[in-house]
Amino acid sequence: MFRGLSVSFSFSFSRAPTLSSPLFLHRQPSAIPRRPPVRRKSKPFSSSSTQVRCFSTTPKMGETWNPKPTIPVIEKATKPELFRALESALGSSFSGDPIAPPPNPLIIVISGPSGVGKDAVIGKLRDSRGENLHFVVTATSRPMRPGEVHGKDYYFVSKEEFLNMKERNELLEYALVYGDYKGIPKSQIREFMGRGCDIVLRVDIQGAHTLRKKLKDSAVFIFLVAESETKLVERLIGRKTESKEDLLVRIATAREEVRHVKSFDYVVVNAEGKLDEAVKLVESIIDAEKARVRRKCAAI
Ligand SMILES: Nc1ncnc2c1ncn2[C@@H]1O[C@H](COP(=O)(O)OP(=O)(O)OP(=O)(O)O)[C@@H](O)[C@H]1O
Repeated sequence: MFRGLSVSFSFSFSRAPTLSSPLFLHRQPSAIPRRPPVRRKSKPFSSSSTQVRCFSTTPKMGETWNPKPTIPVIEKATKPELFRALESALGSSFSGDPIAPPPNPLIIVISGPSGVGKDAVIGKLRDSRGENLHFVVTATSRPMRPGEVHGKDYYFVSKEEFLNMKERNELLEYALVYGDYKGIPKSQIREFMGRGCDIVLRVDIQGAHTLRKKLKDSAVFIFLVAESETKLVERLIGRKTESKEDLLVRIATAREEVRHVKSFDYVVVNAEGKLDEAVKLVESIIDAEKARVRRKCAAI
């Protein structure tokens, strides 16, 4: 596309004009190029940095005469003039469309031993990411703990109700954890991914294994750990929600679970008193994963 005012035409000479040459400074009002002048013997092209060679070659016998527009002198031209001249030189106008397509919604699987701080991390993530991130509320047959809210922390259902959901194939994954069922309802994932939200799934190690088999690399798997076994035990004791028998089972299980860290994509240390740092790291992982060029779209 040619825009006469901003583009001038010039042709190959045996001697190239300098930036101060009238050819560069003069804008021809018409888009009709003039014939090049007759070749004369003159000095060879100088390599001086003040000289710019940006001409089409003169046509040879039988060739179509197709002169290329030159770019106006940068110091003298206005931004729009330069813009249009560049468009003309490239033969098409610039597009204002986004260069990168919007990222697909991401599924983030957060797992780790009991008491490591999964709920604490996810709670803060939800605060910082707002509606862009949907935490899938797990259905569970375990009794509600003090302070927990039905529909916010878990969907508390009876064992019978849970098994019906499983029969109807409504769960992406389910497991029997410490005598209670926990499962992820598929409908929530579909609904919120459809709205463009990222999805957070909170599962135990067993659940993470099942999800890895189903989702493969279409989801990001993050493993949370405490800085040491001692700190994990202190945290579990401090929560005061488990009986001594429960504590024993959870701690013994945690010992076994940390061995599975290798099957995750990332490990994040949630150190004592450093919850915010752990959340920040999880956020960085999400940001980086959303900027990935290639990722399979999760099929739920
Ligand atoms: N970085 C931290 N520093 C100190 N205390 C923490 C930290 N992170 C979490 N906690 C506390 O540790 C306890 C266990 O955390 P949380 O309930 O989030 O663990 P969880 O991994 O979700 O456990 P479970 O799988 O058994 O439900 C809670 O009392 C929580 O407030």
